[in-house]
Amino acid sequence: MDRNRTIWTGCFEMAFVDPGEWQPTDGINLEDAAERVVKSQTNKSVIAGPGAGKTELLAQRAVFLLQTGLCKPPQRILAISFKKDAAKTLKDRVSSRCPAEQASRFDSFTFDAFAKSLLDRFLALAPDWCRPPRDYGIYFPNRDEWLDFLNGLEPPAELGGKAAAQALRLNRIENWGPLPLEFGAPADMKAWVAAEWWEHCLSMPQARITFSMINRLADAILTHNPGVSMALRFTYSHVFLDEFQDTTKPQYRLTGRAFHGSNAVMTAVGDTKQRIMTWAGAESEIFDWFEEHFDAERELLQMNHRSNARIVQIINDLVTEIEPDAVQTICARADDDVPDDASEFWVFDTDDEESAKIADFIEDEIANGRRPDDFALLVRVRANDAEDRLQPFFVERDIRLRNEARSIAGTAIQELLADEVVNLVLGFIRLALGVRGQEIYRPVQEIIGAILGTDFESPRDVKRLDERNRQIVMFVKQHTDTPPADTDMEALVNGVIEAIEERPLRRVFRQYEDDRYFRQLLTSLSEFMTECAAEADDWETLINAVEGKGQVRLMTVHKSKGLEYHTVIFVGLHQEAFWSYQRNQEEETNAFFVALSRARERVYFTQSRESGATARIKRLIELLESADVPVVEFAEGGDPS
Ligand SMILES: Nc1ncnc2c1ncn2[C@@H]1O[C@H](COP(=O)(O)OP(=O)(O)OP(=O)(O)O)[C@@H](O)[C@H]1O
Repeated sequence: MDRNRTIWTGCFEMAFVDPGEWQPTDGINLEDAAERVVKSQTNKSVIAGPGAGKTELLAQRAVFLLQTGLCKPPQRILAISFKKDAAKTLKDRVSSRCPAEQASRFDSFTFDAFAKSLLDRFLALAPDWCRPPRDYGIYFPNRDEWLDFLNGLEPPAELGGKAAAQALRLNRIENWGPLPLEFGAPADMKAWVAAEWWEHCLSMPQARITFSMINRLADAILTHNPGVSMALRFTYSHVFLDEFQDTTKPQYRLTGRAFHGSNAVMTAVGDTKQRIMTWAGAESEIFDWFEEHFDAERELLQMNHRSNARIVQIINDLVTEIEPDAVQTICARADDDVPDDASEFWVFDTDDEESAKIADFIEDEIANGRRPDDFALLVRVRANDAEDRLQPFFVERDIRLRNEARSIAGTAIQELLADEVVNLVLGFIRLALGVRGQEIYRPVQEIIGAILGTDFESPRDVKRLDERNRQIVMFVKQHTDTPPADTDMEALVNGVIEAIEERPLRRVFRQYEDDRYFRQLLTSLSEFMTECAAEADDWETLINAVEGKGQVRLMTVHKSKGLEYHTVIFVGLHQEAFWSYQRNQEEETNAFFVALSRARERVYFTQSRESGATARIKRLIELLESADVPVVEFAEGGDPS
C-alpha cells in the first residue's frame, strides 16, 4: 500500500503518511497502551512510572499527528510542560523527526510561559482593577517580603483584624478564586488581603506580579472574553499536558477555560509518585478531575525503558513498601548487563571525606573511559551550598562541576541553556565553526523560517532563508576569527540578534515580548560566554563549556525531573536535607523516588554524619534496606570498613 497520501491545505499540496501505515521513529517500540495513546483521537490520561517513556510518547504522538496530517495545517499542537528544559526536550525530539514546516506547528511551552503569552497578547482585555502595565516585571516574593507586606496592613476589625490577616499564607491568597471583572466589597479576610496584595504589587515603582497572578489574569481574560478562547480553540487541534501530576487548581482551571468543551483532543501524562509540587498547590485528585471533566480514558504504561534491572527492582521494592497493591514496573532492558555495584549507600564521618570520595570516584571512572556528563550529583535543597562544599575537590582533580542553579546575571544556568534564543545564537556559532549536522541546522532553519514566514514548499522562500542564514554565519565568523578570550561576547550576541532581526524574532516567540526578560537573557548569555572564554583556547571548547559538555552536573531533585544520567549520586541523605520530612512524608518520599529513578545504570546515596543524622528519616533508610542496597561505611581516609 502507498504509505503517502495527499492533503490540500488551501495553498499547497502536502504528502502525508497513512495513519494505518505510520511507524514510530528511532527504533522505539511502543507497548500496546502507548500505541493506543499515540494514535488516539479521543481524550486520554496516561499514568505511568519513571522511565515509562511518557515524554517520548508525547513526542511520538506529535510526530504521528503531524506526519499523518491528522493535525491538519494550519492547525497546531500545544504541549504544556512544567520546566523549560522539559519543554525544550519535547520540542527538540519533534524537530529532529519532522520537516521544519511540520515541526513549526508544534508549540511547546511551560505552563508559566503559556499563561504569560496569553496575558501579553491580550493584556488590554484583562479586568481594569488588576491589569498590570505592559512593562510589568515578574515577582518572586520571599517569605520576608510577604511578612513585611502583612505587617504593613491595617485590616478591618470586623473581618478578624491583624491576627487573622497575619495567619494567611501567600499561596492561599494567590490561589483564591477566579478574578472578577469588577472588585466589590471583600467578603472575608482572604479576599481583603488578596485585594491589598494586588494593589501592593501593581503600585510598586515598577509593577511586578507573580506567575500565579499571571495565571489568574490569563484565566480572567478567557473567562470574560469568549473570543480569545475561540481563537485558541481554532489554533490548537491537540493539546498535551506533561507532568500532569504537578498541576495546581488554578492551572487546571485555566486549561479547562481554554479547552473544555472544544474539539481539541487532550492528552495528559504523569506519574502520581513523582508528585513533588504539593507545597506549591499541586492537586492530588488532578487525574480524576481530568478524566471526569474531559471524559478521558485512563491508560497505564508498565514498562521502564530507562533503568537496568537492578534499579527497576529498587524502584519496585520502594513502590511496594509505599503502596502494597501497586502494579510492578517491567524492565524493558531486562537482558542488559548490570554492574555489581549498581547501588550503594556510602556513609562518612565528615563532609570533606564525603566530597573527596565522590570526586575520587568520578576521577577513577573518567580514567576508565566514562564521560563527566554521565554523572549527576543530586541534592534535596540548596545546590549552591553543595557546590561550595564539593567544588574544591573537583578543581583539585581538574574535573568540571557545573552547578545548574548558579545564577549568571539573574538567570540560572539550566534555564539559560533551555532557552530558544540562546540555543539559536549557539547554533549559529557552531555553524560558523563549520560544524554540520541536522541537529544543528534544523532548529536554526525552523526558527529563522518562522521569522521570515518561509513557505518550505517554495524554492524562492527556501533560497531566501538560506541566504539569511549564510549572512548571519558570515557575521559570526568575523568574531570567531579571534580567540574567545579576546572577543567582546556582548557585541557578538547582540550582533547575532540584530542580524536575525530582533522585532520579528520577538513577535514569533511571545515569551520575549517582555523586554526586560529578553535583555536579561542576552546579558546572561554574554556574561556566561565571557566567563567560559577565560578558560577556553578555542571556540569549540568555549561552546562545549557553555553547553556543559564534559562537565559533571550538580542540581536539586526538583531540577532533575524528566532528566536521566548513567550514574546518579544523591548527595546528603540525612535529616537536615529532608527537613520537612516529618510534616510532608509523602512528598519527601516522592522526591527521593524522583532522584533514584533518574539513574540508568547506577545510583548511590551518600551521608556525612557531620551534616546530619538519619534518625528522623529512618523510613527512607529502611526503604533502601528493604531493597537490599548495601551500606558502605567509610572510615577516615576514605577506605570502606
Ligand atoms: N518505547 C520506547 N522504546 C525504547 N526506548 C524508549 C521508549 N520510550 C522511552 N524510551 C527511552 O527511555 C528513556 C525514558 O523515557 P522518557 O524520558 O520519555 O520517560 P518518562 O516516562 O517521561 O520518564 P520520567 O517520568 O521518569 O522522567 C529515554 O531515554 C527514552 O529515550
